[in-house]
Amino acid sequence: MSTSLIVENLSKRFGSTLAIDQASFSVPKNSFVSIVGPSGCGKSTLLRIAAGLVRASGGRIKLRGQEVTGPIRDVGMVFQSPVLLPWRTTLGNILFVAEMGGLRAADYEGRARELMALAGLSGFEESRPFELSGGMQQRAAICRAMLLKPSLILMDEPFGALDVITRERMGFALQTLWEESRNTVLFVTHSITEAVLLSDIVVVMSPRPGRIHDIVEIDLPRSRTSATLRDPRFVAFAARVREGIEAGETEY
Ligand SMILES: Nc1ncnc2c1ncn2[C@@H]1O[C@H](COP(=O)(O)OP(=O)(O)OP(=O)(O)O)[C@@H](O)[C@H]1O
Repeated sequence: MSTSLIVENLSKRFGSTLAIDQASFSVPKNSFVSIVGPSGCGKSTLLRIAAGLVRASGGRIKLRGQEVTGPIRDVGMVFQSPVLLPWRTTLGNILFVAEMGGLRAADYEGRARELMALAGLSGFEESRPFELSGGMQQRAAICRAMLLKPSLILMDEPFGALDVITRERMGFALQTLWEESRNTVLFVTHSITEAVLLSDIVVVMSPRPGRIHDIVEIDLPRSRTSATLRDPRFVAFAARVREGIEAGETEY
């Protein structure tokens, strides 16, 4: 499998704070990779460096063989807060990325409607964001990030603001969307269950300065369902990720 993104000996210093220390891992093309780790271990900073919004202090991130040195265009981003434009309809928000890219929105309307259907948003095409629940807004933001089939999607704790039950449903909705698009995804989460359920690979980071503590390949068959959560192999993967996080914590 070819590699889409390579993180090579990446370090980031903010003044006297070493946020990331010599992190290395790779993200295979068309795979779903999660980063888990305690608060402050540099997960968001790593995503910002991957998007070209922040410069590394040492090492590098390469996207399709090219070192990222400035903002990259061919990327979809999903943040904790869905940041939809309140005056636009939900469909209009999803199509906005096409317009921003100088493309004809009409050419993407069919795909936008398909993504909305997969995300359980059929019937809400003409609704404004304030008429949607938080989970629905975030599903719309994910559809928007996937619309143009970017070579990389970065997601920073996209379900962090949602309640536990909605969050679990969102995980399955994201899986459905991802299986349709097979975008390369780098996903940051605090949830071990979410990381193991969604990912091909889970990267476990230790507390600040963020170091890679473990890289766990999750070779559970897809599509994963709520039964997967009870599969002993799932439970063993989740335990290994938890051990990685806790082992890192005892170092401090
Ligand atoms: N612009 C900045 N200036 C100074 N320090 C920063 C800046 N951005 C991040 N940091 C510091 O770098 C460290 C890593 O921050 P980052 O937000 O990447 O962590 P995180 O793992 O995403 O945390 P959380 O899980 O709480 O979102 C923190 O100690 C933070 O205070």
